[in-house]
Amino acid sequence: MASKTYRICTLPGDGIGPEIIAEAKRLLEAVGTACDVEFACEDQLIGGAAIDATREAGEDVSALPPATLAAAEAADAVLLAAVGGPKWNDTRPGAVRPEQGLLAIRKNLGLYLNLRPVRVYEALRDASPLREDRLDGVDLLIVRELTGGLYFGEHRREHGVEGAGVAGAAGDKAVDTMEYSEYEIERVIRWAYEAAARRDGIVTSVDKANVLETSRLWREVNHRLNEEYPDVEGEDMLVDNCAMQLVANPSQFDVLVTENTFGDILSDEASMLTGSLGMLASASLGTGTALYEPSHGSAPDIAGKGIANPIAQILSVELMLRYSFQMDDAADDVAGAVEDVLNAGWRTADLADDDTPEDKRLSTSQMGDKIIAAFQARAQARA
Ligand SMILES: NC(=O)C1=CN([C@@H]2O[C@H](COP(=O)(O)OP(=O)(O)OC[C@H]3O[C@@H](n4cnc5c(N)ncnc54)[C@H](O)[C@@H]3O)[C@@H](O)[C@H]2O)C=CC1
Ligand SMILES: CC(C)CC(=O)C(=O)O
Ligand SMILES: [Mg+2]
Repeated sequence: MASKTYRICTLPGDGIGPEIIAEAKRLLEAVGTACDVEFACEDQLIGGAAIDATREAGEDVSALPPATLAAAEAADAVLLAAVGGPKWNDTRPGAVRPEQGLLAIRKNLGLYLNLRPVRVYEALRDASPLREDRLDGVDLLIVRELTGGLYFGEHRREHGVEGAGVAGAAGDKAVDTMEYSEYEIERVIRWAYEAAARRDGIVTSVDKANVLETSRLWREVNHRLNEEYPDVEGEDMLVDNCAMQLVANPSQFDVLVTENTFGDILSDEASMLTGSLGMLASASLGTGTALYEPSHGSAPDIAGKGIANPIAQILSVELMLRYSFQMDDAADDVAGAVEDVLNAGWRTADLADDDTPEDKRLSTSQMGDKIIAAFQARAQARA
């Protein structure tokens, strides 16, 4: 009998979701055995899988059924894979989309803060499309606001609007609104300053203050907080420049803080510093149960083939051990295990190139096996 039990609400979702979360669950079992802790995982439905199940059961069609939200609220942590796919790309008015489940769980759990650490692994320097010397000294933390801005504004379509069509005819008009309160901005930027004070002491606040009012408020808050943290160097950067700087000179960044949409886009871009989107984990923190998920989506193009990279999902477990359970040694061993496996030359398809030998190429579950074995070796050496 383990000394402690943690309840994990696991959300496989769609596409490659079930394949990658299976590896994370196996790793959690190994961590539990090594640390005398039980991780009681309970699968729940979200996204397209939830839409299908609720429709088949004749219930209200939902991408986040009430039972899933209740289980997430009651759990000690949530581990999510990804949602979405072409099957549910219904653009008709009122159609339920898988992504609504993701946004709803973030909002309902009060997860306003999304952390996306971007680490460059020595062994993967040649997997990045960037010139290797550009990767020297890269170690950045993207802090993304997660429950405000465009994704949570009003979304509306108007039909038959005078002059909105081609050549002055009547046509459709679409509206998405972006709103931010000072309070929503402050809690995220403050977290960034606190994190920077424990890291290299630089906060880059990314906005579009030359155009957007929400960005001008964002910038004012940044300046105010910068005065509260004299030991942290605070700067502003316009988002278009930042997108360029991330590939031209990525090592200048320490903590990069930005609003929801900019953070979504910049983090996918930054993932290529690591070599693959399949490497980027994330932690979503706030007032309710914390949620951990890869930064990528459900990758429908490779779903069901057993070739997805499970590392972003596995590193999400690392973040869970650190932030939710203060199991820093186990978290270090998970991170170290990933590094050991990459150093030994093992590669999933997204990380491989023409020089990767056939016998070093791994499927999703084989990569899971290697990381679990490396974790067990590290945990044993520590015991
Ligand atoms: N958090 C979530 O659940 C997210 C869901 N989505 C949804 O996912 C669906 C697909 O979106 P896409 O634009 O294709 O983005 P995506 O992130 O799913 O895939 C982009 C590209 O990266 C590759 N990729 C992603 N994860 C990978 C992994 N672990 N291993 C190897 N390759 C990987 C994919 O094969 C694809 O070529 C959409 O329905 C979208 O809305 C997108 C982003 C986040
Ligand atoms: C699917 C979106 C709602 C979310 C997204 O792309 C992300 O969180 O990275
Ligand atoms: Mg995204």
